[in-house]
Amino acid sequence: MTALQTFVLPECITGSSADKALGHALIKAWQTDGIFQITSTPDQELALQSALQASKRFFKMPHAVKASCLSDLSYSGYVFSGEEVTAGERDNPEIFTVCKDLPHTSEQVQQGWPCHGPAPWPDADYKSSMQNYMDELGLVGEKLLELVALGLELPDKNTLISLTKNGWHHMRVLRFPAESSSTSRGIGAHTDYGLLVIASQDDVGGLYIRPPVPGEKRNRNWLQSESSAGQFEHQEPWTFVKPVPRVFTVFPGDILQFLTDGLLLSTPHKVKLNTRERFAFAYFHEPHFEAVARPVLGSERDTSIHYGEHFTNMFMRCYPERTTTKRIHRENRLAHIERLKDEVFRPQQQYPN
Ligand SMILES: O=C(O)CCC(=O)C(=O)O
Ligand SMILES: [Fe+2]
Repeated sequence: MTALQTFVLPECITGSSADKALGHALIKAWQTDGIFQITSTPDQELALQSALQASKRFFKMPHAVKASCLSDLSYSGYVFSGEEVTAGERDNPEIFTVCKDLPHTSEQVQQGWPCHGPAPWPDADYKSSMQNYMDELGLVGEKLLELVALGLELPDKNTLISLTKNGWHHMRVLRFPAESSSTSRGIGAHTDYGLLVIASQDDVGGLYIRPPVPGEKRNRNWLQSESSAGQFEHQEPWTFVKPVPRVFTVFPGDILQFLTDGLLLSTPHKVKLNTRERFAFAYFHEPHFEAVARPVLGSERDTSIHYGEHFTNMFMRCYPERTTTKRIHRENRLAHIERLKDEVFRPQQQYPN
C-alpha cells in the first residue's frame, strides 16, 4: 500500500459543508485502509514528547519500583512483560495503563464500583505529563467523533459525543524490547474495545493493521463467544504502519463497529518486535462508564451495550490473574453493574390513570 491518508483537523467543528466532506473522507479512508493519520499540532507534539520522556524515565526504574505501581481497585498501573496473553500466547511489551484517576473519596470508589480507584502513579511528574497528553488527545477524540457523525450522515452531529461526556478514556504506554533469537512476538492480533484508538509511536516500527477485506466475516469482540484475539494472525493482508513523525494514527474500536452495525469495522492489529526497543502510546476514546450504546445505523436498533459492563468484562478477560480482577470477584463488585443495568432497563412504572 502507498502512504496512509493524512488529514488536518479544523479548529472547531461547525457542521459546515467542509466538515461534512472531511467526515465522509474519514469514513471512506477507514473503509478502504482501516486506519488514517491526523497531523498533530505543535501543542500536541510538545505534550507527546513530554509524555514520552517521562515514560522512558519510568520504564528505566528498577523492576520492584515499577511493580509497586499496582492497584487492586483499578486496572491502572504497571503490566510486566509476559503478563498479558493474547489467544493463549504471552505478549512481550511492558505497559503502564492509565484509566480514570479517581480519588478514594469519590462516591463510586467509596461504594466499591468495579474498576474505580486512584491510578498508582510512580510520581507527580509522570502523572502531570501523562494527564496533559491525554487531555490533548481527548480534544482530538471529540472532534473526530463529531466528524464521524457528519460522515455517517446522522441527523445530529452530537449523537456520538453524547456518549463520551466524562468518558472513560484510558491510555496504554508500551515499551517493546528488541527481538531476540527466541521471539519476535510483540502483541498478538486483536481489536481494541472502545470507540476510537488514537495511537502514536516512535521511529522504530512494529505495528501492523488489517484493512477491511471484502466478504470477510469479522467477529463481534464484545460478545463472549466471538473474541477477536488471535484472528487472522497468520493470514494476509496486513499493512505495516510506517512510523511518520508528527502524526497520530486513528482506527475504530469494537463499540464503533457495534454502533454502526458493522459499517465501520473494529480494526484488527498486532505488533512485531524490531531490532531496537520501541515505545508506543495507544489512547482509547470511550463512552462514559454508565453509558448505554445502541446502534445508530442498521436494523438492530434495540440491542445495546452497557459500556461499564463491557469495559469490566474485557479487562477481567484480559487479566484473569490480576489483583484487581480477584478483588472484583471476592467482593462481588459486579453487583454494581447489575444494579446500574437494572436502573436503565427496568420497565417504566405503570401508574393507573
Ligand atoms: O504498539 C502499538 O503501536 C499498539 C499497541 C496496541 O495495540 C495496544 O496497546 O492495544
Ligand atoms: Fe491494541
